[in-house]
Amino acid sequence: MNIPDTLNDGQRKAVEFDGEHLLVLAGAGTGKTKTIIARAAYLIQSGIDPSKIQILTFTKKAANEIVERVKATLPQSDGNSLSGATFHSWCNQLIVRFPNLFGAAAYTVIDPDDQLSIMKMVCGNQNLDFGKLRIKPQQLIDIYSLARNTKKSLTESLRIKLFKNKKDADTDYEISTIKPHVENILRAYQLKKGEQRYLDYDDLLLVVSTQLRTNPEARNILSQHLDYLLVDEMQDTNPLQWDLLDPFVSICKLFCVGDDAQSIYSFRGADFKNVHLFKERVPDSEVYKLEKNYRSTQEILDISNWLLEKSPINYNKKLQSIRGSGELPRLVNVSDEWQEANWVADEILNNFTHQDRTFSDHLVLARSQYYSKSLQAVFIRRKIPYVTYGGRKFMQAAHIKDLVSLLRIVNNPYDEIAWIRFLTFQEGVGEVRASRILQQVIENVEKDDIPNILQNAMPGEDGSKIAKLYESIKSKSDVGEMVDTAYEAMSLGLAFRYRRDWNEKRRGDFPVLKLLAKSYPTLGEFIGEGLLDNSENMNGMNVLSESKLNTAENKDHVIISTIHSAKGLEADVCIVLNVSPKAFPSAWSLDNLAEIEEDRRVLYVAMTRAKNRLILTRNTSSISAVHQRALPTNMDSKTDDADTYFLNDLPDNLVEQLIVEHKFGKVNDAASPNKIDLSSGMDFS
Ligand SMILES: Nc1ncnc2c1ncn2[C@@H]1O[C@H](COP(=O)(O)OP(=O)(O)OP(=O)(O)O)[C@@H](O)[C@H]1O
Repeated sequence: MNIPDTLNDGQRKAVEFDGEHLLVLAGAGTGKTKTIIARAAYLIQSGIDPSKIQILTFTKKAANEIVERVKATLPQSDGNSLSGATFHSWCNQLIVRFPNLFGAAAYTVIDPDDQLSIMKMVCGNQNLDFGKLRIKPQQLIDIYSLARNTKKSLTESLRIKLFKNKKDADTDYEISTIKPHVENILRAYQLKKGEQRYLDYDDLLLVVSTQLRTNPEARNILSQHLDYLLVDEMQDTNPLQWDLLDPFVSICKLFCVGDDAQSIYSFRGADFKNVHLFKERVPDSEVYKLEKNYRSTQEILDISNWLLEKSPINYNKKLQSIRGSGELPRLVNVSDEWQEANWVADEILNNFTHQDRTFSDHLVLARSQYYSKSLQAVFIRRKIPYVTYGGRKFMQAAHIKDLVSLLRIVNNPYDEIAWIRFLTFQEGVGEVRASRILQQVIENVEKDDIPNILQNAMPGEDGSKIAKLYESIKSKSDVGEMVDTAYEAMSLGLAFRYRRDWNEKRRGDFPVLKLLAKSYPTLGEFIGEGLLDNSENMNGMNVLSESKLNTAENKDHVIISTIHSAKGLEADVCIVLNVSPKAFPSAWSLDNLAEIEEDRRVLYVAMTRAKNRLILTRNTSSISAVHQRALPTNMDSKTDDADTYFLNDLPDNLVEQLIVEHKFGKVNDAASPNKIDLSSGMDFS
């Protein structure tokens, strides 16, 4: 058997594990991803049918990468049927593949934007209840989702989301007053989803896990199709995901990897104690540890270890580098984000020109994609190619949603959100008229076919044009052709609606959409999966990169990523932006210890991405804003005494500090001021 000889003993032992269920609990850069890849390859080489191995990860990007790397280690085509997916997209696939078993085949998957639209509709209909609350529709969705993901009661979810988890008599009273109204709205929301055959993301997991827990036939059927479940980033599973995994303990063998110090999804209900309780929850299971870090030099690990040691949580983790010593991490003090952006651009260009580094040796991390906007502007001006990870995704862009709305009503004629979007896209159809047409559709959909209904609801040429279009798309079997037909009919309207940046930004997305559509066998799968995948990358080409300089020929680019999207990534040079007070921890987290500690782990994930050079930038204006004083020029003294700022007390020997000065170029001005004439330049005749 061809097990890579680059595995160390601990990794090899995990790869060859012969028992029932295993958790590999290990720190950053210790080879968890490498191990999960080697495990999949090992199983396939041992004769396990690849289609009976499912890899589960938190992003589609990670799933693709793992599957590709497994295939690369196997002889040609051996791993072709190996599948990797996110929890959501896997459940969606199961629902589509076993339509009777899960009973949700005719449903449409809705994304968070759609969820919000429905909630707004419901709040409008439940005016009495909604009027009694001072809660926004988005907050109602967050409460609903928290309750389902964490399996907490509505009372507890309200307490967490609206009252900062306060447990006193006043809060109890307030919760008891609003709860009945929230309950009414949430029940109405559930009803609406059912009527219009919508599944939100959480429903996908719930539909599958409920069947598996309650129906022995479901367990029996799935056990015929699955032997091994390989789960990445186990520390980020929440109670709902655990509910999904739990029945598989009796169906197949679990192989999970995770790191409690990298748990950064508690806002989605993740509970990193899940990994701590693995042995108790899973019978016949074992937990292995990996100790050595292969990614980073020791100085990078020293500052990461220091950060973790400052936590009140005991992670019992001290990363030790196999690679030995290297550069000291740098802490770069800047006075605003433009200066920061220019400094980063200088650093990257210098590395590129003088240090034989490529652009893709650089990973720039920020808490939010929004924060990196100035950096992106500077990169464009200074011709540094880049791609962005995280942030708004392809299928959520407005022009794509417009076109997909037509495909959605063909797929599910009960889909009110798509109807309204598509109808209001038509010239001369406003929301009121669209609602009227929709009303007729809903009333007649059971007894008549859609083209007829449309012609009755929209007499004249418009109605028959849309009816024909509907029919024409429905008659196609190839999903790519459906996109083509929809685009042909809608391109003029789209070009007009988005005329400001149609040619530069949007038009080029439609061939990509077609390509994406072609890879799905049915329209339903395209809509469901496409929405979930939010394809960021296709054929190695970044779909919605904001950089014009990232052409197909130019594969060398800096990656700008949110920290959350950077899990599992690594780079020679890693630059973490804005490690400033109020940002680490975030000003929003200050009165909640759990959130502060989550922010600490976010920074830990960011730091441990670096292989050779770690650079943290810090905005000194926020330091003076916190303390009403300037940054001391003497770097030996403490730069900040706010209690919570993570870099408080950072020992001098762990970083090299730099202060970036404002650069004012030297000019030769006149020796003395001339007179100015403000009356010049105006002709009053
Ligand atoms: N036994 C090994 N020999 C050589 N290199 C290794 C070994 N194990 C891991 N590495 C290298 O170390 C780096 C980190 O490995 P990997 O990404 O698998 O770690 P990880 O535990 O998944 O990290 P993280 O949780 O921080 O994302 C990779 O570049 C990988 O190739």
